[in-house]
Amino acid sequence: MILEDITAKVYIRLAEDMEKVSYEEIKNRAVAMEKHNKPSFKKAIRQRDISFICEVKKGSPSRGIIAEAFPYKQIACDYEEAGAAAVSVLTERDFFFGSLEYLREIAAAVSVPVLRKDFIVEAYQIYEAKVAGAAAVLLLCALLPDEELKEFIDLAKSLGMDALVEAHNAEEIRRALAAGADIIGVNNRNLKDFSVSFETSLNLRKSVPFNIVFVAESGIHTAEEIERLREARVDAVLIGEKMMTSRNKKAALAELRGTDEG
Ligand SMILES: O=P(O)(O)OC[C@@H](O)[C@@H](O)c1c[nH]c2ccccc12
Repeated sequence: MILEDITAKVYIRLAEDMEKVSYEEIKNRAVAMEKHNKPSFKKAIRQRDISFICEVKKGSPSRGIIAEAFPYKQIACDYEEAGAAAVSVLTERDFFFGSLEYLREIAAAVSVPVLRKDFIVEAYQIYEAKVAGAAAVLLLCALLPDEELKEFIDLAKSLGMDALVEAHNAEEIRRALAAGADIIGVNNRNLKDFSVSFETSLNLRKSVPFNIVFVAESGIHTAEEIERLREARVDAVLIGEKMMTSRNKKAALAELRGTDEG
């Protein structure tokens, strides 16, 4: 239900944006850009040890405002300094209190690749992400029919970006693989009712071949959880709330990683 509410609003915003910058214009701008303006997202999150994608997230529909004070650029720089392999920026405005402007500024400020986290339903948003400096976009299986999923993965790649394709069950993983996804994120949060189960990503790890990059997303808070994911050969984790509510990002990441020297 909530997913439909979000996308309804996304379409309204999209129409507003397209009034200001036309489809042709955003496309031309994106295509004119250098293809690889950042280190590759995929490469960055596939290191020897488990990688951390830390999310800049002011709030969410399930949690409300997570961070009252929101110095987003500083937060992203702190993530980078703490050793995050990549930064995820929520750009959805109405339910997650995000903005593409945050991404633009963050991408200019950090040297790690930046992921656009939004509800992408149109190619327009992929061009926008490129123009704003994103190295990757999130695509949701729950939102996109097979053909579009494939089309959007290919479009992102043609622009020199990666696509993190999000799935929540075995059927969505099958669809992601069939569409050509090479990075699959399993969301522990069910976007239909917002329930979170850490086991979801662990249980679905075996449904994704090891040549595909596997990301565990949402509801990850402890070093023990990271250790279990590491043992299951999860390549990367996507962490929002835990990092946003930790004052000392360096210490928080060190603790999660299990090196605890921060
Ligand atoms: O704050 P958390 O529980 O650590 O979750 C982060 C991230 O996984 C979550 O923000 C997310 C994952 N997939 C999404 C899709 C849309 C919006 C948000 C998300």
